[in-house]
Amino acid sequence: MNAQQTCELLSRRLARSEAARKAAESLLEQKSLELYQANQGLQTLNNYLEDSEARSRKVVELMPEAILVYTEGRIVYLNEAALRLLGARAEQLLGTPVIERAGEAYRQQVGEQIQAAIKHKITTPPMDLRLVRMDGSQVDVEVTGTAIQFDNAESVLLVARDISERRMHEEALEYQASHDLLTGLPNRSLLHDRLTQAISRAERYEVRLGVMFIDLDKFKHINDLLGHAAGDQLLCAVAARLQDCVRQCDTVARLGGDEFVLLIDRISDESTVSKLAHRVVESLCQPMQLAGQPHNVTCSVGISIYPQDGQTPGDLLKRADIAMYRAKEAGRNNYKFFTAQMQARLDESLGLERQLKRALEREEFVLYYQPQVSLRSGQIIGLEALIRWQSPELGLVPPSRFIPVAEEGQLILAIGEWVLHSACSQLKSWQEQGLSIAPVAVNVAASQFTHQRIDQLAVQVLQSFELQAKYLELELTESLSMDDPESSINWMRKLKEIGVSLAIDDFGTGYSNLSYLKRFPVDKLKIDRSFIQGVTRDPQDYSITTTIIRMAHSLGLRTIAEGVETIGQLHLLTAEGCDEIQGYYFSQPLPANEIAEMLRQRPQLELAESDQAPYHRTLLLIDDEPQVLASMERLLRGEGITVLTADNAAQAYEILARQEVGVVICDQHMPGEDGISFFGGIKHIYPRTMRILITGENSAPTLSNAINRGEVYRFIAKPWDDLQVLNTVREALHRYEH
Ligand SMILES: Nc1nc2c(ncn2[C@@H]2O[C@H](COP(=O)(O)O[C@H]3[C@@H](O)[C@H](n4cnc5c(=O)[nH]c(N)nc54)O[C@@H]3COP(=O)(O)O)[C@@H](O)[C@H]2O)c(=O)[nH]1
Repeated sequence: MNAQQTCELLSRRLARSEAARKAAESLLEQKSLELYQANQGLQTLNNYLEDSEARSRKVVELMPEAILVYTEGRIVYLNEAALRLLGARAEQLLGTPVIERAGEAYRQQVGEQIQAAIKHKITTPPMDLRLVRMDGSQVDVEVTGTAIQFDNAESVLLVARDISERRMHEEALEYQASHDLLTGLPNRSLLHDRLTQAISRAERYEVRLGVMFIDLDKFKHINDLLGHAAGDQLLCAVAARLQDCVRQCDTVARLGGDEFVLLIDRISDESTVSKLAHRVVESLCQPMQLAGQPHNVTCSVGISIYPQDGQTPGDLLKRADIAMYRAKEAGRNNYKFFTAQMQARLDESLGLERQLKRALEREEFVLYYQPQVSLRSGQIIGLEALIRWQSPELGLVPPSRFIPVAEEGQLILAIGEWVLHSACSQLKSWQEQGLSIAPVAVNVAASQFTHQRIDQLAVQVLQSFELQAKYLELELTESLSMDDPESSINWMRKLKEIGVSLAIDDFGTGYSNLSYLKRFPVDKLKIDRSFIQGVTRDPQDYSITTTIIRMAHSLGLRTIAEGVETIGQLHLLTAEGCDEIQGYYFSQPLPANEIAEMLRQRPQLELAESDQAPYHRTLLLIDDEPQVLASMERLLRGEGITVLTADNAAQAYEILARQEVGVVICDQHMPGEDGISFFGGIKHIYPRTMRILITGENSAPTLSNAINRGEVYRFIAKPWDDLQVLNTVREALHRYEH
């Protein structure tokens, strides 16, 4: 190859490499541009991503929910809300163990749930727990946990919401549902829970526990007398006193009204409970300041013991309640333990109540009627309707056996209605037979007033038999009238407006308050049989009877003595001005057909005045030895004295009631009642009588005491000196008559 060729070759190569260089340069330029453009894109993307993360962070920062992230158990992130919730700055919490922020009680549960969430890559269901704030206080939150990647690490994101307000409302509701708002004590529902827990503990540890049912006596009186504010004040004071009586571990609950229950946990023996019951009764009966005045309040307490008296809260409460009723029956202001006999009595009552319901359906009740007689005319002026149960199995059952049971349940309402209806129906029938009818008195039970419109019932029954209201008398017991005097007055007025008469039954056995009695629009007081039985011999019965008669008359009311059985009672009651009598002396309660016969016959009571001989130097001799009576009678013959004799005190009482007697000579030794005791009684009933005792023990201190008390005027020592006897009798008669 020549030089030219070489030159051409070189020049072509050069040209080619130039072209290649240019091409390379152009490619480089193009690639640079592309890279630049890609870079620009990346830059934009980067900017965008950075903006997005900042936005996301901003959103997370501003979220109202507290957000907390932890990695390997340590806090790595908290938002503002979390810091506020925990009362901390970020540097105080970052890096610290997250578990320290959960309340002790929740740590295990929270730990387990979050582990499960991480494992299954899920979000936990919301959990309620308490977070511990930086100052140690706790805050109620609802938390969810989610497993996430945070800074390339397996982490957990917690979202917490403050639920303190919701919890406060829940707690308030819970408190209201479980506490008595007046006293702040646990209520029936909480007591039931505590009792259930206490029973299972007692069962596990084989210990006993006691349930004490406390009911205030006559709380209604306080409420009515002093108003509801004072009643509330009393209940709060009782709650405080009860709490003072028990230990911390015991529960004092209020069931409502005036009913409280003590749950006494883990008792060693019954004497512990007795002591506590005693303390409760003592503590409550200390005077309480109510409406600025001291008041005495008492309570009745019934006690049941787990396990012997019941194994469920219901049984223990029921049995303590039964025992409490027995404590009330036993006179209130005391306590009683539940016994099997109480349960038996209750079961019997329930059985009887069922039988009574059947008896009403099968029309097994009948009315008997007992005449009431005027002590002025001796005529029958009324009848009392008295129910009997003609049971095919039990025979004729007296009301005392079933009325209290009927009163305990509400069966008395139906029975009372039946009695009213039957009595009016009977009256109408007698009227239609042309008999001269007398008003019929019907007994009204307490609940007939509280649960029945007795006035409307009376009107309706009278109308249905076209009977005038004057033929109906209603007997209300004294305790019923005094239980709620204001409401009783209301009822009585309504009944009087109808035109029926009203009597207060069993008068003297309740606690009549004279100021109320004056306002009761009643027509008569029925003096209770228990006083009439003792009226001729018991100074107290005599004095109660005569006081009732005088008081009734001063209020313009009539009196009727019930249960008059003897002529002596009749005479004494007549002498004391009683208006009417009712009792076996005149007639037992009789079936309607026998009463109809009586109304036809119109029997007349032989009045006391016709029997009473005028006083004439009368002496009564009492000795159980007929020879003594005979020789004394002989001795007094020729003295112009009427000598009456009796061989025991009971006979002597009858004679004294019927007859005016100036001098009584009585032997100290008599069967039944001795001479000194007999004189002690008649001194109060017949204070003017001259009382001479015949005795063989003239130096006995009982004799000198009786003389000092004025019960014995003189004594005659055995064997007696006739002249001394005559002188003593003459002197005594002289003193009596002048
Ligand atoms: N709510 C209602 N209570 C009623 C009704 N019927 C009766 N009763 C009450 O039951 C109690 C007992 O009554 P009863 O067994 O009928 O006894 C009455 C008389 O038989 C008895 N009595 C009458 N005279 C004498 C007597 O001389 N001696 C004596 N030992 N007992 C006598 O007294 C009872 C009359 O009592 P009272 O009603 O208090 O006047 C009794 O409490 C009845 O009230 C009824 O329908 N409803």
